[in-house]
Amino acid sequence: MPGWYPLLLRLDGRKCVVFGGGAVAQRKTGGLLEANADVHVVSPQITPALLEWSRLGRLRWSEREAEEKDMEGATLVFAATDRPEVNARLAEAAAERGIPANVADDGENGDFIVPAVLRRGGLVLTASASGAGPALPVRIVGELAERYGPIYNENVEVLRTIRRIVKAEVEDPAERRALLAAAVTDEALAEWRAASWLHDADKLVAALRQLAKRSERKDA
Ligand SMILES: C[C@@]1(CC(=O)O)C2=NC(=C\c3[nH]c(c(CCC(=O)O)c3CC(=O)O)Cc3[nH]c(c(CC(=O)O)c3CCC(=O)O)/C=C3\N/C(=C\2)[C@@H](CCC(=O)O)[C@]3(C)CC(=O)O)/[C@H]1CCC(=O)O
Ligand SMILES: NC(=O)c1ccc[n+]([C@@H]2O[C@H](COP(=O)([O-])OP(=O)(O)OC[C@H]3O[C@@H](n4cnc5c(N)ncnc54)[C@H](O)[C@@H]3O)[C@@H](O)[C@H]2O)c1
Repeated sequence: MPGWYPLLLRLDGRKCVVFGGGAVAQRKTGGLLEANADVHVVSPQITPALLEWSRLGRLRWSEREAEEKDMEGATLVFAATDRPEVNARLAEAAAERGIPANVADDGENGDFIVPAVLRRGGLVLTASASGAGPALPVRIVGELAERYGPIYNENVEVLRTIRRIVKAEVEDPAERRALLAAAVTDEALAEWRAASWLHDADKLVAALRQLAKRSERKDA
């Protein structure tokens, strides 16, 4: 099994080429658009949803078969046609150009695979079976969606503010770590959502110290 390395890739405005226009191409394109990528779809036929995105100017569509020159300047390539030999040739051409390729019909031989994803604002939860297939990751992400509901959409921005203040106000690294850990319990997150005084550094640090003390007591 390959040694897959998980990461979050910045794709804003970067060219990503999707070869093929079926269900798989549509799903990969949807994920790329969520990441604000500059998506170029190359396929003689595309699904109604892809056509709609094309009409809305959310992607570029070349209505023809794949050509190697389509990948010039691309950050990622998705070989998602229904012809394995075409996908394999495209992956090879991408490799010659040093562009990582995802291969729809032979995922484990591509340079990267796409995990199942749940987005809650800036919180990104993913699961993968390292190419063994999507069934288990999709089940797990479904369970995470129930545990981490839409209320989590709001948390990441708040935590960014809290971290900035804690970094500025608290020097001791161990205390910082304890305060930031105390800031992300469900109890704390609910408090931040209700609080209008988060930017008041003194008040925030005092509240965090109290939360940290409480969780210390619970652990004892
Ligand atoms: C998570 C998700 C992300 C996404 O695609 O965005 C994803 N597949 C999803 C859906 C899906 N995939 C398949 C079906 C049909 C039902 C079934 O067979 O189960 C459905 C359902 C549907 O289509 O509705 C079949 C399938 N998948 C792959 C192959 C080829 C092969 O085995 O290599 C075949 C057989 C094709 C054939 O029979 O020829 C390959 C891959 N699919 C992966 C990811 C990567 C491994 C993930 C991992 O192991 O962690 C990997 C290796 C490469 C990649 O695609 O990156 C997305 C779920 C989105 C969601 O619902 O949330
Ligand atoms: N990775 C995954 O998640 C996953 C899931 C299901 C299936 N698959 C595999 O991916 C393949 C594609 O699945 P699909 O459901 O999207 O298929 P599909 O048949 O719906 O779509 C195939 C698309 O490829 C286009 N195409 C064909 N030849 C082309 C060429 N030379 N250049 C550019 N485009 C070309 C067709 O016009 C069509 O739009 C399947 O054959 C299957 O092996 C992968």
